Amino acid sequence: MDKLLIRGGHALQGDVVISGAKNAALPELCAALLCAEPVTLVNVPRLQDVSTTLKVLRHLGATAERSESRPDEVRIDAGQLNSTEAPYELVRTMRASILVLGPLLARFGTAKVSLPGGCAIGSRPVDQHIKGLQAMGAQITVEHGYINAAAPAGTGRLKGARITTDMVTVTGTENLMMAATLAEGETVLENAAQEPEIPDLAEMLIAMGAKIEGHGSSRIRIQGVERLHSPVRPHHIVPDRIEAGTFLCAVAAAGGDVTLRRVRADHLDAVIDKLREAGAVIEAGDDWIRVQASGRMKSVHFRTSEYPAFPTDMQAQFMALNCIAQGTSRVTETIFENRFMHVNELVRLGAHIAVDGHTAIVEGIAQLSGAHVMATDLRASASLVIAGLVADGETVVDRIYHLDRGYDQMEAKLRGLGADIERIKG
Ligand SMILES: CC(=O)N[C@H]1[C@@H](OP(=O)(O)OP(=O)(O)OC[C@H]2O[C@@H](n3ccc(=O)[nH]c3=O)[C@H](O)[C@@H]2O)O[C@H](CO)[C@@H](O)[C@@H]1O
Ligand SMILES: C=C(OP(=O)(O)O)C(=O)O
Repeated sequence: MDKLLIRGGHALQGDVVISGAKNAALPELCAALLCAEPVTLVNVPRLQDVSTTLKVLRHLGATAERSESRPDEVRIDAGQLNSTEAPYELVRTMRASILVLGPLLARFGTAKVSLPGGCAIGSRPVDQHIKGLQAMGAQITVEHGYINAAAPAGTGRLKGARITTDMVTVTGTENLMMAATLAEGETVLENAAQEPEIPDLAEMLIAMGAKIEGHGSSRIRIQGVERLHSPVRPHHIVPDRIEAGTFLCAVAAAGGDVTLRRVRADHLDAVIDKLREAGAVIEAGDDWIRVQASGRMKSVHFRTSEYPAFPTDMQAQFMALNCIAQGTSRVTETIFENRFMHVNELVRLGAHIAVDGHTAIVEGIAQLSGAHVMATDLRASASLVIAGLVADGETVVDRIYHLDRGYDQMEAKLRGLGADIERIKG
């Protein structure tokens, strides 16, 4: 199992290019299943979840390859599939594999998808995906760990429906939006998620011939069509706002002057506001963000919530910053019931944190001290890397397969900014 060895205490300087968003790439790769013509995506990040999704697509019988001349380009051809089953062995490491359910069911009238594996951050049920597809006429049973779904007999086509999910769900909205593109008639998704990855997916589907309105708001209307086609041009994946936010927090913690390139500042308003409140100096243009930080930041309270509020996927990284800031902060997690797994590991680095239900009280201290710590999930890993960048001495972050699931060459990018960080193969 690979580890990261970090020697803290180096300020970060220079430029870093932000990759395409994991959370847009995953549904968009699955969206290629909706049509019989090839689909090309560009700005595809190089990370484990993308490789896993490509494996799932190949298992179904699609061709799904990265371009040899352009590594950020992936071409998928789902013209001929030989299976509509996504097995547990492929699905267990990645919850987002549930995103093949809507497209397979909508195009082929049948799908068998393993329930995604358990995850450290919460129980993460998929009942809303199932409820929405049932409202569209699907017959669904869940047995032996699999979701078995069939479109209504007769037409073999899902029917448009008005669907109000019990809570705002990102992949739920994506699955139902994809399914609705090929359903008979109109679907209205109420209480839809508004995260930037959803309008990005909608724009891709529209370029494939789908009829969608209202994406980016809480009510999305989809008029089903009989078939979709290749997008008119390769779809360019939106920049990864969480990767960008992670680098912003790293600079605010370690100090320095860094410009992020190929990024959308307007997708990070809540995080940028909090970083400014903490004392970082941030300027932004159309596709860049510059962050400057020196000395200790001030602790800031924050509470995670659905977009456009502060993202749960940035909670752990910002908490690492609060650990070494001046003052005491309250960090409240409202999306996942168990997303404080990084707390114990940050405490191993000397942080003063007490958890009370959904709130962590973080008392900032002047200096963390390097130690051997364990990554427990994707963003927890990123928070430990940030802590390692500022801790004195050496920090070893173990089990970084979690980090590799969702970050594109994080340690190489940090090294490019002057961090002393290396991967130990093992
Ligand atoms: C691949 C991807 O895009 N992952 C993101 C997506 O995950 P994901 O789409 O899995 O997260 P959801 O938005 O669905 O989850 C929000 C909340 O709703 C609950 N819920 C969700 C669906 C359902 O059927 N039943 C149910 O109870 C979840 O347990 C959670 O408490 O959004 C999360 C919230 O922004 C992010 O942290 C993840 O990075
Ligand atoms: C929780 C995350 O991802 P996933 O939904 O793929 O587990 C994340 O990106 O922080």
